[in-house]
Order: sequence, then C-alpha cells, then structure tokens
Amino acid sequence: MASRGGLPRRKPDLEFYLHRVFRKKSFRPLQREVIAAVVEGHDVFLQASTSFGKSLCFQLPAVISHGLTIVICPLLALMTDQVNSLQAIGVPVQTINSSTPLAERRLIMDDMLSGHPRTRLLYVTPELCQTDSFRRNLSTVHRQGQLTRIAIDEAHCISEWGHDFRPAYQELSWFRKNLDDPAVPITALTATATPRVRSDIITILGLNFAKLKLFNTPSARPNIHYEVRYLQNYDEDDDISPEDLRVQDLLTWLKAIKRRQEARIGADAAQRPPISGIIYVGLRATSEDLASRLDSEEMISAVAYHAGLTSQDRTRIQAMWTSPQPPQQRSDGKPPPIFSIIVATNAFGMGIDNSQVRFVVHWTPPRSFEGFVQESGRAGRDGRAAASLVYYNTQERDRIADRLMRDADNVRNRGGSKSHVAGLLKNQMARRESYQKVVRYCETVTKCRHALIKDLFGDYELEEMGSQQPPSIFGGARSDRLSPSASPCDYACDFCKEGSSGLAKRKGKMQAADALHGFMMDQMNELHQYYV
Ligand SMILES: Nc1ncnc2c1ncn2[C@@H]1O[C@H](COP(=O)(O)OP(=O)(O)OP(=O)(O)O)[C@@H](O)[C@H]1O
Repeated sequence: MASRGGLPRRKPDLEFYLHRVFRKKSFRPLQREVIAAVVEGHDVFLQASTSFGKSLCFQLPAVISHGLTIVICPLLALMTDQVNSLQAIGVPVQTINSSTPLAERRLIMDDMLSGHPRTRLLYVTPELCQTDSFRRNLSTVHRQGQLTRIAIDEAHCISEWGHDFRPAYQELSWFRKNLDDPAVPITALTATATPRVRSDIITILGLNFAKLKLFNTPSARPNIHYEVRYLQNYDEDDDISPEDLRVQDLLTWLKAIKRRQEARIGADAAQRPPISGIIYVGLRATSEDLASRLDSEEMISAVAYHAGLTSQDRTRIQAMWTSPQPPQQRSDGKPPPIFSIIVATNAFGMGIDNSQVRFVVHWTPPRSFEGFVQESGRAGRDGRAAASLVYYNTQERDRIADRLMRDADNVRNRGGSKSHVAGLLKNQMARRESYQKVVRYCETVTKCRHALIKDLFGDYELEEMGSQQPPSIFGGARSDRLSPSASPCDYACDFCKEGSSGLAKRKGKMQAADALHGFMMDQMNELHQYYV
C-alpha cells in the first residue's frame, strides 16, 4: 500500500495543499493513497462509490505538479460544476466545450502552447479529443514536456458493456498510442464498473499493468441497510392497487422510523431538520403523482423531480436539497415535516450532493444493477446509518424485462452498418445482463445482501488483482471466509436480520416466486439468440 514512506524523497506535502488550496480538514479513507500514486506517476484505476471525492484525486496532483492535466468529462453539467468550484478557490482551470466562444478557445490554446502553461487543469469532452487539431496541439504540449497527466472521469463510458456507453470514449485509446516517450500517465475513474467494463477500460486505454495501481471502495456500503420489500402480485379482483399497497407499506415503514426517533430524542424531534430520502420511480407521471400523494401526509414534505421540469424548477429543487433548511411552518399551516422526500426519475443524481440522505427507495426494480448500486449509494454519504429499499414482485420484474426486450428489437430494426448494429446489440445485451443481476439480487434469500452485491459486482476479482481498499470491518473480507454464525454485514441487511426462512416467508407473498430459474433461462436463451 502506498504510504507516506512510499513517496519519493522530496515528497510534496499533500496535507498542506489539501488544507491550503482545497480547504478540507483531512483526506477521506483511501484518498491519500490514490493521490500519492497519481503524484508518483503511476497509471491509476479508481473505482469508488459516488461522492467518495474522486475529483480531488486528479485535482490535487494537478495543483502540485507543473504542466497541464487534461480532464475528460462526459457531461457539460459535471464539467461546469467542477470548473466553477476550482475557480472559486483560485485554481487556474479552463474548459473547452460546445459553449466556449471562439475567442476564449484561442486564448486557452495560446496558453496551452506557450511552453509554460498557466492553466493546471483543462476540462474537455471526449469528442474534442477526437479532432485532429486538438490532438496536434496535445502532441506539441507533450513535446514541450508540459503534458503532466490525463484524467478520464466516468471511465465506464468507454465500454459497450457499460450502462453509459459513449463511442467517443473508445477513441481515447489515441493517448497511450501516440503520447509516448515518455508515456503520459493516465488516471481512470468510475463509480461503477463490472469486471468486463473494467477490463475494457484497462485494455482500451492501454494502461500499463506493470505500473498500474488499482483502488476501489466496496460496492456495498457498510453503513447501508439493504432490504427488498416483496409485494404480492396484483389480481384484478384485488380491492387494493399495487400503487396503494406500496404507499401503505412505505407509510408504515416511515411511521416506525418516526416513532423510534421520538422515543430517542423526545420533543426535540420537531426542532430537527427533516430526514431526507429519495424515491426513484420509472416515469415522470409517477414522480408527480406520488410526490403530491406523499406531500398530503402531515409528516412528509415531498417534491417531484424529473427531466420534464423547467430548468428554474430543477435548480430551485437542487438548491433546496443540497442545503436543507431548519424546520419551518408550512404555507398550508401543517407542522414542520419529519421527512423531506424527493420523488425522482433517474434524471436526479449526478453531481447533486447531499451527504445526509437517510434512505433511498426504488419504487420498482431498478433497470440496471450499476444504476442500483449508484443510486442506493446516494444514501448515507456522511457514513451514518442509512437504508436502501427495493419494492419488488414478479409482475414488475417481467414488465421491465419486456421493456428491455422491446428496446433490443428497436435497435435491431433501426438499421445502420453491421458493426454499428452489432455494437448497439452488445450494449443491449449488457443491459439485459445487468437487469438479470437486479433480479438475482432481489430474488436471492440465502445470502447476505452486502456479500451478494460484492459478488454480482465482481469486487472479489478486484481484490485478487491487488486493488487497495479502505480499511473496513468487513469491506475486504469474503463473506465465505467468515464463520457461518457471524453476520458478514453486522446485521445491516434483511437476510442477516431475518434469516433465510424469515425472508423466504416474506418473499412467498409473491405468487410464482419460484419462477426465477425459468425466468433466468428464458432470458439467457433470448439473449443468446440476439447475440449470435
Ligand atoms: N477530503 C475531503 N474532505 C471533505 N470533503 C471532500 C473531501 N474530498 C472530496 N470532498 C467533497 O465531496 C464531494 C464529492 O466529491 P466528488 O464530486 O469528487 O465525488 P465523486 O467521487 O466524483 O462522486 P460522483 O461519482 O458523484 O461524481 C464534493 O463536495 C467534494 O468537495
């Protein structure tokens, strides 16, 4: 493990820059080790949960080093966020993207090619890196000895097996092939990558195995209690709709939390800021309906968030969310809420930072396992106890599987060159495989959910590749190495709390629950037909 002792003799004082430039008190676990490896000039692969503080792992080295660090970022909003916060603390940073005026581009390029650039970090899109003129300029900066390193954010976008495949990312292979003698070190960062995606990142970017340092945080977060809430399948004769059933169940769960809080802190409970939670739903309409329904409850303040809102509304909700206000009397005369809930589609997430989210609920099974890990990981970023709930029944399972199947049909019927269609189909297949993992996660009642997440995500393979993890009571240990009586997650999941038979009994509410095996086989066969 890299440590203070592992740094070169005249090692930079990382803490000094952390305090002085970035105004942070201390490194988060593992951050220092990653930064030290980057500063030492290694190729670095970092897979760390949302809000780990991955950006600091290339920003701080860029501030310490001479020369220019190029940062590749897939989203304008992410880029702007990071650039604004760096500018606010006085770091010389620039960005070239679709909205950069020509005159400003010229100034940035002039500085870049000056032989001693003032700019320390230059944020660009992967598409810009494909252009001949930018590549020529980068080669010049490299020949001048001023290209210090390349940081590739959201590196999973490189892989067709990933959930956010972006073809321009694949062309980033140009860096390693062309910027050699000496090779420019590359730092690849992602929150979510399956073993196949990881392997694509390492191979396509040409990361040097001899000099590569790998780091990861466990995909399952130790402070999150993972639970699947099984719902009975709906029958037309039922007098309660699936939606009502879920709302009822959620309200019961929230009321239990409220009671526990009142028992713990008594009358002070009303003075506390509300408990924050996110409910992820599949459709904009559901987000609107559910938010207004929950908001009508006295103990809840709820708001909808989706891509159909105006940008002013989205900004207002994000601001409210990132800096929660103390309890206030509401305009309708209701007492201050105990819970503040955002009912969101997956448009809500990236770059939105609230470390105090206490629960994340998936209203229906998530469509991808990577998405699930990322979204549930928005709970408990402050390290305190939090919960992840997934509502599940086999009807919802099959409905989503059908939708994914239709997506694959659409891709096939869309036409285009053979290789283009093959690439898209590969991506569709990856999506289906990812969804199968969601199904496996939800339907397994014989294993700790933390261990299951790590299995399904391939954490153990990273361990075997020598990846460093932050110290944790169980973060690096294989569950099957523990004694059979111990709870691998310290009772932070429904399996470890209720035991296999308790869980199986709850799952038994779904008729046809035993159809998992058949479902998996059908899915595999269909996938195979598509791919061949
Ligand atoms: N050592 C630290 N101490 C305190 N705050 C930190 C530290 N490192 C990073 N942060 C803060 O944590 C927040 C999340 O950081 P960052 O955006 O880099 O996370 P990330 O790992 O890139 O997450 P995501 O996957 O969501 O992009 C930021 O507000 C950042 O300023």
